Amino acid sequence: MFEALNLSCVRDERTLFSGLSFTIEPGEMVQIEGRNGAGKTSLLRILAGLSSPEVGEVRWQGVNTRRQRDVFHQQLLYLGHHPGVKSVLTAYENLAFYLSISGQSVNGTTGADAIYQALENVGLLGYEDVTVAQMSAGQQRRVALARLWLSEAPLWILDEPLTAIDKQGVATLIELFEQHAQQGGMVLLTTHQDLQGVNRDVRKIRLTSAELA
Ligand SMILES: Nc1ncnc2c1ncn2[C@@H]1O[C@H](COP(=O)(O)OP(=O)(O)OP(=O)(O)O)[C@@H](O)[C@H]1O
Repeated sequence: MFEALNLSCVRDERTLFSGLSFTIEPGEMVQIEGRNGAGKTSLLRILAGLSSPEVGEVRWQGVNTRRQRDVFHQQLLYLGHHPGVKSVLTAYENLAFYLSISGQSVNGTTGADAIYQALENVGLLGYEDVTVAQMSAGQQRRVALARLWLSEAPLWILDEPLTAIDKQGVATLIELFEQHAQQGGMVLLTTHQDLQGVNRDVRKIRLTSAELA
């Protein structure tokens, strides 16, 4: 179980949200909604442990994530606004790097097959030896998203995962999110798009601040 307890976030002396509490259970998909600047990215960064809240705490399996950073980060896949892939590495090398830091086997056919399959899933088969620096913004984003197919982490925190992705790609990703939740995973995401074609409940949490209302 993943819990946000009484979170407050202040940026530039402006309170983006306060007293925010919610729980995510295995099998749930949750969408954070809010206008531009409402604080969605700020919230996701706090939840992923990349920044601190003004007040409140985040718990994984009942324990504050700050007291078990390594354990928590093994359970988490966070994809931020920016692709977060290494531009000097090829698509294949980026995914091999991801497998190795998440403690999975890279060597041998299993690791290689998984990487090729992930690249195929994001429409990048044939680009495995192209460095990320030579790719378009959408392709770079797809390399980052390919990690979702390689992830064994139960908790996915995804900031605008559907941005710069074409219609077919969006449908494929939504199917993957559903499959992850179906298998007992948790998906927490922001998107300004309607999640069309989702066959399960998506719980919505709306961020509204006094200044934006
Ligand atoms: N590190 C920071 N220092 C100061 N202000 C920040 C910082 N990060 C975010 N902000 C401010 O906090 C507010 C919320 O930003 P955030 O990126 O969380 O919003 P968002 O809801 O994700 O917006 P969008 O939908 O446009 O992506 C903005 O006014 C932004 O300028």
